[in-house]
Amino acid sequence: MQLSGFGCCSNASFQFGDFSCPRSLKKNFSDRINRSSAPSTSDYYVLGFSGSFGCEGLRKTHRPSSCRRYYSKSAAVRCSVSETARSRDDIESVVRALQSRERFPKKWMGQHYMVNEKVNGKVVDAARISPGDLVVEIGPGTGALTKTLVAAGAHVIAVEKDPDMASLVAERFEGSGKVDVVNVDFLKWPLRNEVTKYLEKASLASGEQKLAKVVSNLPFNITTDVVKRVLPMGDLFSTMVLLLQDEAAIRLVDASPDSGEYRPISFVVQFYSVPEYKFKVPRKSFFPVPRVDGGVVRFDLKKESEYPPVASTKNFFSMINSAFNGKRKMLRNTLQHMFTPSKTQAALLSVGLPETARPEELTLVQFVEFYNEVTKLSQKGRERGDKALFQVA
Ligand SMILES: C[S@@+](CC[C@H](N)C(=O)[O-])C[C@H]1O[C@@H](n2cnc3c(N)ncnc32)[C@H](O)[C@@H]1O
Repeated sequence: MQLSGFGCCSNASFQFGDFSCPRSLKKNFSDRINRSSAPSTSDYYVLGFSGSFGCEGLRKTHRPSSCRRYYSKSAAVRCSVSETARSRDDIESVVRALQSRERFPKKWMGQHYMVNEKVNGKVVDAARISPGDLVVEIGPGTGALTKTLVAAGAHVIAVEKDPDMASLVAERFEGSGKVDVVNVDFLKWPLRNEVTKYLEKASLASGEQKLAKVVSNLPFNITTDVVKRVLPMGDLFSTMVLLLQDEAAIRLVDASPDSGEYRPISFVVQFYSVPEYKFKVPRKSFFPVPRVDGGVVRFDLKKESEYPPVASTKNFFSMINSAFNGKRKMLRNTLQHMFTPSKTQAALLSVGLPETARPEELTLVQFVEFYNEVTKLSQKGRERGDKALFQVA
């Protein structure tokens, strides 16, 4: 198919060459798209890509910033139809769904839709969904993963920030009785209260006490916040399966003192869960194509009785955060506002670590031992009236 100077074809090699076409041609193109009531497959591709990458004036909803980004990334623009031809139905349905709302993927909402159904199947398998499971899905988008979750027998609470996508997914599953859509930012949603209500209702109905699960093809920019928010809820959730940026996925699972990617979130993951990297997802499985590949991680959430024993998790994590404010500095210096340098040194020596230890050298177990010891020493100091030496903890 050839449209007004925009080079494109039905399914083989596909490339937008002419971005500098006159506005009148773009307008003509836009009009043709808007008029087309039942476009062919290739029209959908053209519509999708032009919307995502395209020209100002095509849609009033189009944002110049996202336009520029996709526009300038020829690799992304090239997102070849031949690559995605195998999953043509998926990309078609995503584009059709977006078209129904006159919408295009929003960069600032992390909207990279999954267009490979096999990946959704593998994500659901990784979550070991069985009939009757309650699943919180963060960001259902067009509902592609939701559909696979429902097919596996889950009841899905689909939490979507974008009102357009929320209404779209609500319509898609209307009457199924299997999907409840909540149009809210997941990070602001009262997760504990809401999920507790659902679980109570489910256990009344089935007489069975089951925990919920979180499954999501996550907007990459909220990964850390989601991990920090959900993992400490092992009393509500048994499992969380996330499709993340591949690098982030590897970092979260493999964090160790030698990895160079050691940071407070690594401790949150290890403290509250047992993570497992499941598989890589090539970037071409998304629409629009992101700059990086994805990776799927399964987190098995620990129960409180399985957490490493610390007197106060709140204080333990504030100590970790303080320590990593100066990742390469000695703990006796970075923790001065919490413990005196002499107490820090004494505690380090007492648990078999050098008094010059730096945070990037300690494992979670060593941090736990150190924290318990320094807290104990500080407590003793306090009992002796040595208040000046113990400031917080
Ligand atoms: C990567 S897309 C995934 C969409 C869909 N699940 C899929 O696999 O195709 C991320 C989705 O999360 C939504 N989203 C972004 N930020 C969110 C937030 N803070 N809370 C809930 N949903 C959010 C976006 O609107 C988008 O629909």
